[in-house]
Amino acid sequence: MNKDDIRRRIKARKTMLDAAEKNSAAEKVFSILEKTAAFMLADRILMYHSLPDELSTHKFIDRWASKKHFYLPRVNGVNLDILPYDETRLSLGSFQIEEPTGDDTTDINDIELIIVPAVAYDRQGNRVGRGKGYYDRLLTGSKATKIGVGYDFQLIEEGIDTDPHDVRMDVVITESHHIVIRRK
Ligand SMILES: Nc1nc2c(c(=O)[nH]1)N(C=O)[C@@H](CNc1ccc(C(=O)N[C@@H](CCC(=O)O)C(=O)O)cc1)CN2
Ligand SMILES: Nc1ncnc2c1ncn2[C@@H]1O[C@H](COP(=O)(O)OP(=O)(O)OP(=O)(O)O)[C@@H](O)[C@H]1O
Repeated sequence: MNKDDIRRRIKARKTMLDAAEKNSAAEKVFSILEKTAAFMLADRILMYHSLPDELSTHKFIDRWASKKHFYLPRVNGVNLDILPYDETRLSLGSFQIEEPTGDDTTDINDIELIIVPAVAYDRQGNRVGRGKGYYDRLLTGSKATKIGVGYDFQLIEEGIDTDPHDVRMDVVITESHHIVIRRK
């Protein structure tokens, strides 16, 4: 399925979610994530600070922020900078996302695990984002484990049409699916 069709379909489906469904989905997904070896073994983790239309990371970040070193992306032109998460040092950046302030940018190579947001995934680990290429560019240069999270309906069973620059996930987790992608 092509990326623009997927973006339209997922956008429509998201308008049908109520608050209880959003909460329950986030709890299920992050309770699966917490039990993965990748999460348990990682200390430096790049999270995302969720927008209202994304699987919420807020409770999960609160729960773990004192036990792991969390980082968040900050938009810098066409690229993403990576800075440590500190709940007292956030400000609204581009696209109305809360981003870290300050100048403590961190090398992406120091990150062990990346929790990736997306519009959709497929079972091969392919991913559709918001169409600006930020995560594709970031992930190209990283050896970290990449775990995509989302709602069940964000898993596209018929597959996603891919571009050469797309970077695949190692794992995809939704409420009812925990997919580990095998590399050739
Ligand atoms: N929570 C979160 N943080 C993130 C991302 C993300 O997808 N989610 N990003 C992932 O790249 C980067 C920021 N990039 C973004 C790019 C577009 C939009 C967005 O809201 N786009 C609108 C279209 C509006 C427009 O074109 O101006 C949309 O998708 O409806 C948000 C973030 C870094 N931080
Ligand atoms: N590694 C890269 N280097 C340069 N440009 C890139 C790279 N990856 C993606 N782009 C550009 O970014 C734009 C958006 O790509 P695409 O539609 O695949 O984004 P996406 O799947 O929504 O992912 P993202 O979440 O990263 O925005 C395209 O024009 C593409 O050429």
